[in-house]
Amino acid sequence: MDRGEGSCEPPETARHFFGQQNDIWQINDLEVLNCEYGKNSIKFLRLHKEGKKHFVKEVEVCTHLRLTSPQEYLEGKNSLVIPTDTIKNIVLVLAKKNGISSLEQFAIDICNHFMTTFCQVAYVKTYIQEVPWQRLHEDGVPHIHSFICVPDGIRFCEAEQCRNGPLIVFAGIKDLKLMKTTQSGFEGFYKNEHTTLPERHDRILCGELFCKWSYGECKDFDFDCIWKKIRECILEAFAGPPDCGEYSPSYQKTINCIQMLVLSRVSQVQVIEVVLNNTFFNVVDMKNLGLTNDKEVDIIDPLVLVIMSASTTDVHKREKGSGHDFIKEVLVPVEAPYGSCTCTLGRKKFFEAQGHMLRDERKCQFGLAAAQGN
Ligand SMILES: O=c1[nH]c(=O)c2[nH]c(=O)[nH]c2[nH]1
Repeated sequence: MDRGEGSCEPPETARHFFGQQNDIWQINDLEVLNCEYGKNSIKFLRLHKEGKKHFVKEVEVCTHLRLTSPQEYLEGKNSLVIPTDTIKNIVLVLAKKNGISSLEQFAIDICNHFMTTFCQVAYVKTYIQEVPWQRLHEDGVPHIHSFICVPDGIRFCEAEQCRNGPLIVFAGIKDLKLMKTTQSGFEGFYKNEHTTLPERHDRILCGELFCKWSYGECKDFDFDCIWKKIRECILEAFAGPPDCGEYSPSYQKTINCIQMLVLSRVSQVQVIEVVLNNTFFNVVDMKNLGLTNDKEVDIIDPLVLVIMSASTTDVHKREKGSGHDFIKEVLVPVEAPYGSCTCTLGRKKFFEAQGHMLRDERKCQFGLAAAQGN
């Protein structure tokens, strides 16, 4: 075991000033809640060859560590610090030696390496995301060494481990753009004097989906197979049957349908969080153009901010038809606001047994309450 230059015990000076309780370093009325560091955006391509057939995994890895003592942070003593440059080299060496059989397995390998090699590491977390390369097909024949990047959702995973704690694995999909052009509405919502939104029984539902789930404690799962199954569940729950779809009364309910389908079909998933960032399409009113428009032409509201550099007098002059030259109008397009919904749902048993290990318990309790119908 590599003990670094320093010991794994808190340094004398630090112990003099700080008492450690449950991983929290305290000084008078201040405490260090977290002190982690690491290397982000370690980007590389791992090429694997089986005869003439090539396989690629292009990934971006972020690995963070928390040390047993925050002495580098509090006292500027670096003897326990594993340089982020070394972290990067370790990740690359593990990729070369172990290969990347699945993102999750590689994240687990990285966590295991830091935990078993360095006794000064108290916590390790690794995030990996994959560039969506797919094998090229020519007339249905898979190409042996050519690939195409298809941005239909980015696969990612996260593994984390505290010393003496279990290895927890998360996985997910992000930047998954989905749209259904009917079988969606939003009606019966709360109304008051600030409500301008019309009720809609037939609208376009479109958004970018982020979905992250926890496998709980790491087991020997077929991560690739499970990930594909969950992706299929997401698409099926969003779209409904291919010949008729399924009505969505809100994006909140669509998220719940996705989560319920995943939890019912994939027993390995313990908790699932879904975020849907909704893109709102406005039906263009074409009455003045003598045309009816049955949702055939829709735009994402381009909000335009008009900045007038003119003073009130300038505006006044302009209104009177004079001084037009004094007015400068700058049109700045700004991104339209979008609705967003985040919901987390998990298994009761998992919360009871493992709830303390979840990083955002409040979110998870909300998920539990929702599942109970509260
Ligand atoms: O499905 C929806 N849920 C909302 O909460 C909401 N709010 C809104 O303006 N449009 C929608 N649509």
